[in-house]
Amino acid sequence: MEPTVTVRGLTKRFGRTTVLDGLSLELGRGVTGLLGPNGAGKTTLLRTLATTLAPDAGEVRALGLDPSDHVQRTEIRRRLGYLPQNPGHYPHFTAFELVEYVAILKEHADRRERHREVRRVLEETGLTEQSRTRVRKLSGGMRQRLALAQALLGDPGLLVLDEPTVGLDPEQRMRFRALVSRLGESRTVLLSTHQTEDVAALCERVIVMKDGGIVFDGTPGGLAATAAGQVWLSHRPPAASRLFWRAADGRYRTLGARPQDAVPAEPGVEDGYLLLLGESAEVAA
Ligand SMILES: Nc1ncnc2c1ncn2[C@@H]1O[C@H](COP(=O)(O)OP(=O)(O)OP(=O)(O)O)[C@@H](O)[C@H]1O
Repeated sequence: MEPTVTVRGLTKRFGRTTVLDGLSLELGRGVTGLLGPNGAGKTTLLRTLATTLAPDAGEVRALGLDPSDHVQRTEIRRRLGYLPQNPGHYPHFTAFELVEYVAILKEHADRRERHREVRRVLEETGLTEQSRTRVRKLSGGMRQRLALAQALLGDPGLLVLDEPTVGLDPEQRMRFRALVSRLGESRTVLLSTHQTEDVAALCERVIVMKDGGIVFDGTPGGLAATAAGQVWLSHRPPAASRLFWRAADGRYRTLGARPQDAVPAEPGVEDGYLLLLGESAEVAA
């Protein structure tokens, strides 16, 4: 099957800074998670796919269309669902009005069809009861679901979601994951996140970006496995390591060389990610 997205040698610069550095990837059906530290270039990649930024070099094809051609670019915008990092919320609109506004921009011209479609996406995101509620009165979780609702207009085959779980409480995050996971069964979903738990819970593929390039591309299990033999648990904090934190059971989880009196632990996605980036994580839980 044709990939939904193909990117070859994608380069984007802001001034003298190269933010995407000749990046290549293909995306097919299912949920792919995009991890990476602040400034890695995740949002820039997603904005390029959503056609709100034009690349300086390289080739992009989304849904079989070329965004450098203005007619095809318009078609991509109609057919793709995009949840930006800071969605505008228009506090005085009701939930229904906000989604309808986006539907009008996406050229759902027939009023009855448009209203049916708005009701459908509100239902799909569990917001039917909030249809007439003003956006400013919605909780953060509901606003995030509303941002997803507008992205689902027209039942897009490609969904680009920029940190969709940010600011959600654990229960909302779980509900959101279940929803995205269901959406990924029949669509291509690319989702950027700082939550390694999101990746473990709902992505079949994970891409890690650093300095504008891809440093890992595989399964969450594969990312966890890169930390095999380098994850340890001990009752006392390690003397030599800076890469450790307190686990829920009160023991210290150390990445890297084995501390004294430590026992080996099963590696997780977060362990693989932190070791890959070589960042220090002195986090007291
Ligand atoms: N419009 C812009 N003008 C100038 N620099 C920009 C612009 N957009 C992004 N950058 C720079 O590009 C780099 C990558 O930014 P980007 O937002 O893509 O990273 P990110 O991986 O999404 O980070 P975060 O996790 O913080 O959202 C950063 O150094 C940022 O300052």
